[in-house]
Amino acid sequence: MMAPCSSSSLRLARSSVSSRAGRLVNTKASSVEARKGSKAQDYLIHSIPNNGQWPTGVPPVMGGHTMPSGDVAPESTSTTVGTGGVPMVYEYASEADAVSVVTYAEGAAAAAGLADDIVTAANESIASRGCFTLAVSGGSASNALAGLVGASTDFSKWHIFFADERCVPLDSSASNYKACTASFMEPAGIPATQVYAINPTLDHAGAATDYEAKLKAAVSAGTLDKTDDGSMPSFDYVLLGLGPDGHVASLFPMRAQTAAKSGWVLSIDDSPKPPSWRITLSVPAINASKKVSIWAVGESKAEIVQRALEVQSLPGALPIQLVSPSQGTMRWFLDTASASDLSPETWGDSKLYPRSTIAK
Ligand SMILES: O=C1O[C@H](COP(=O)(O)O)[C@@H](O)[C@H](O)[C@H]1O
Repeated sequence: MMAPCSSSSLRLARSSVSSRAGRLVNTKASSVEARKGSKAQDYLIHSIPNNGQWPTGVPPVMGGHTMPSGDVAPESTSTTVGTGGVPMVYEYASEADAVSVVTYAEGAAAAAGLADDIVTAANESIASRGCFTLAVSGGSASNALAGLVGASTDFSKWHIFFADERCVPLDSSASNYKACTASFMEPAGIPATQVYAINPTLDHAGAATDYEAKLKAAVSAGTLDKTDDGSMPSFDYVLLGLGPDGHVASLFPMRAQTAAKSGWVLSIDDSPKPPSWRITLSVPAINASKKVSIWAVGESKAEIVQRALEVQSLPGALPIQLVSPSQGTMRWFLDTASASDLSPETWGDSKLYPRSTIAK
């Protein structure tokens, strides 16, 4: 359906990195063509194998199967994650090439690659439905968005939402809105009427209810897509940062909000990272997006990137591991520093990653 925002004359996007996920590859040489015109200096693309035994997700009761050693694995149950005691499952991506990990030589190149990726998605979306919906994060991800300024796209068709927000005044240094205004929304010329800020006068619960109503109004206006069954919004693009504890948006480890299976926008009144009052998109709302990117750049992210990508945690212990777009794609943007603890050359090794190859 073409949204009410009418389609504009489409200017060409900067060239984008193309997905080579689905197999382990080092695309250093073959990537030269793909990045002509791109600011990206260098990148390697690896993939996470999607050969799981549980295509619909890891069941809450595990074990009882024969392990490669011949022993029968003990049974274990995981149903008490989060204060609500709601079981959470890791879901493999729906398509073999749905998840990719891109490592750039350094942060500036990663920011340029991220900008390319977002602009490509924006121009495709504007061409097909007349506008583009982007949900952004704060922290280092908001700074990286400065790479969008001056890009070849029609910013008048962009609509900016927040994957999470702190319940503080919009001019507070803790406000994700303020950070994104400074880094790209104002310099890029995104119309202020198309920036969906929280109401900072409300408490956490009121702000979440109000923000969900804003999303529903955007769906009714035809700006924001929704899933086929109407149960969730479907952003064209969601950009998530990654905290050292594995949190994304304001979904923190082992919290009820992280386990929530319904609701578009949730409230937090005791965030382990200040400020304590926040709102956040839910896991189902994030996973209903057409494209999700993870921004994790710099040495301080190396440990959590390794844990998130190479260690299967108790579901919910690392919220990032619950991010798995059900219809869309997911891409990690790393630099050599944040990827320094990874061993992607081993990702196809079924003995190292028995979670995806355990015999039945
Ligand atoms: O509190 C937050 O933290 C995360 C991660 O921030 P980073 O600076 O370590 O990248 C951020 O993605 C989120 O939006 C923010 O509210």
